[in-house]
Amino acid sequence: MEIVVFGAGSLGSLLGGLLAREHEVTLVGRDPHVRTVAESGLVLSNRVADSVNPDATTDGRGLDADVAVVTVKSYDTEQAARTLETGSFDAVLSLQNGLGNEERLAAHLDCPVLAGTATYGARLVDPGHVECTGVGEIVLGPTEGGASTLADHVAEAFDDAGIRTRVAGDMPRRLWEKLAVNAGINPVTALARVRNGALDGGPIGGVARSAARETARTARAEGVELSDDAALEALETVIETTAENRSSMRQDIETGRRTEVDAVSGAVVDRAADHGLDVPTNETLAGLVRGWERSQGLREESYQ
Ligand SMILES: NC(=O)C1=CN([C@@H]2O[C@H](COP(=O)(O)OP(=O)(O)OC[C@H]3O[C@@H](n4cnc5c(N)ncnc54)[C@H](OP(=O)(O)O)[C@@H]3O)[C@@H](O)[C@H]2O)C=CC1
Ligand SMILES: CC(C)(CO)C(=O)C(=O)O
Repeated sequence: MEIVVFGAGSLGSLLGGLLAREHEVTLVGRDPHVRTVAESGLVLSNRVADSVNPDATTDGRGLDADVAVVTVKSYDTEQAARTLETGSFDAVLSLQNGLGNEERLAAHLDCPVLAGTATYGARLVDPGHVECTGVGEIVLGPTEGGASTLADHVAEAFDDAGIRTRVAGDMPRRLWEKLAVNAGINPVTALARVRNGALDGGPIGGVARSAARETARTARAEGVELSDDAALEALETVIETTAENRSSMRQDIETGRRTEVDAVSGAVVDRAADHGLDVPTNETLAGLVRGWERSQGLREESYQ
């Protein structure tokens, strides 16, 4: 299978590297990482160790492949979609966190857009070197839910490359469940500078649970059946299984990078407002993280 991985940073380089073991892969990313991969190959380390030689480019325009896997941060999805629009793909798969990525991709692309969640942990250590910090799984399926032979075909390609992958017919619920987990863990660990496991109790855990419950209620207002109990169970499970993790939002804040707060807490606030729902915990967390981003000059616009 010919696969383009658009956004070869941490997650994209790990999954693209694994896929390169079985398929023709082109990574689309930035120099010096791309230049190093093109010249010397890509090293995978830690929980998965290998050396592979995918193609790599900084120019994602005009590419042609069976599947494009999108792994840019959610705030880059629009520009990624406009670039992918210049190419030709049988399917596009988003493995990003946050809400709205699939809709933004579908607005620009004629091919089917599959939704996916990734619980692998990845960190780009150096140009040409990505480490797998946690072996998880990929769950993918049609964005709107239901069965899909295309999803089966893409999942088979991932599985053939040794990536634990499942097809699901309820991606709308799974995306909201992952959003509840991220809304609970990411901004709280980022602002308190604690590892995910610190949320397993006490007042800080209560903030995370409140954010997750608000997300579940918003999901139901959107017509997605996600109970408070299911959201809280997913939150507790991830807190336990990623206890030693620094969440991606904490890593972004500690490295002075823009976060995905708009696609996480901000998305809950926006969707809740569409239904006249108050989500004070998510609103507060979004305001605090956005305030930090503005203090760092990472947000041009005013409060919003
Ligand atoms: N890392 C992880 O363990 C996990 C990440 N995720 C999710 O996956 C997504 C990606 O996360 P992560 O890999 O950590 O993010 P990274 O920032 O490490 O990777 C994204 C990469 O895409 C690059 N990029 C963006 N636009 C373009 C473009 N037009 N052309 C070429 N390169 C481009 C970025 O470069 P630049 O920054 O210079 O623009 C960056 O190198 C996020 O939604 C995240 O929440 C989900 C589960 C686990
Ligand atoms: C699941 C979790 C919270 C793991 O850290 C994650 O997806 C992230 O950090 O963005």
